[in-house]
Amino acid sequence: MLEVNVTKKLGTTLINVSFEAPEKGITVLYGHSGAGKTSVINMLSGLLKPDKGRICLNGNVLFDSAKKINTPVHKRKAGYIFQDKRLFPFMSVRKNLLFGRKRGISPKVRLEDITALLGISDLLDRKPDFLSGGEGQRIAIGRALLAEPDFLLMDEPMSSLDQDRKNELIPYIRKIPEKFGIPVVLVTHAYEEAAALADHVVLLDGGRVTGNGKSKMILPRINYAAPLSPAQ
Ligand SMILES: Nc1ncnc2c1ncn2[C@@H]1O[C@H](COP(=O)(O)OP(=O)(O)OP(=O)(O)O)[C@@H](O)[C@H]1O
Repeated sequence: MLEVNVTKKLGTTLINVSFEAPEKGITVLYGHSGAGKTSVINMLSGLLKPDKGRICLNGNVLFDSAKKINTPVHKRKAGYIFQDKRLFPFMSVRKNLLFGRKRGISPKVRLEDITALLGISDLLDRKPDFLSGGEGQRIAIGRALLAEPDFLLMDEPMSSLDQDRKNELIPYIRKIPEKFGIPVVLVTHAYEEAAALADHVVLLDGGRVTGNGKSKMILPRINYAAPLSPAQ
């Protein structure tokens, strides 16, 4: 179980978010631009410190202002996938993938298993400049998984891809929670992405939670009660 109860003042915006999400499956944080999605995911990773509150993953307290606990970023064991793939251009795909490996610890996740899972076995000797956007994001996901995270955070991972590349990436993201037994928290403002990926949805609006539950309960409400503009 992921338990989040945080407040954070950012300029004139107050983020005041409280929700629980299951430890299994993909939880989508969904909302308009400016709703607070990235701020929340940054508080989960430790990149942004809440003013007050508590964040707990499977009984492991990551942040608790009352108890003065603030687990540093590198100890939270979060895998982070950004909008752009952020690979090292001068390194081969293989070196990029192995970059986050902890030395001296025998790995539980094997490179071959990751490359097979993500369909990137034939790309290992290429440089990132010679990959499609979708391939690049799969490498970024592989790199995060090889670091053996306790949870995976994805901030608009498909926003820079065209529709065909999005459709290509979706099945790979869907496989992650089951294969690795880790929760995935994914930010999007695109309804189709939420519909294709979410097991659980947290609706955000103006820094607050306006809905939280299984995707089949929440997604119909997005369609009718809180549509995003067609341009989004
Ligand atoms: N460092 C900051 N200083 C002041 N205001 C900030 C800061 N960071 C974020 N904000 C404001 O907080 C609000 C939430 O921002 P956030 O980036 O979390 O929203 P979002 O839902 O991820 O939006 P988007 O989909 O556009 O990325 C916005 O109004 C933003 O302008």
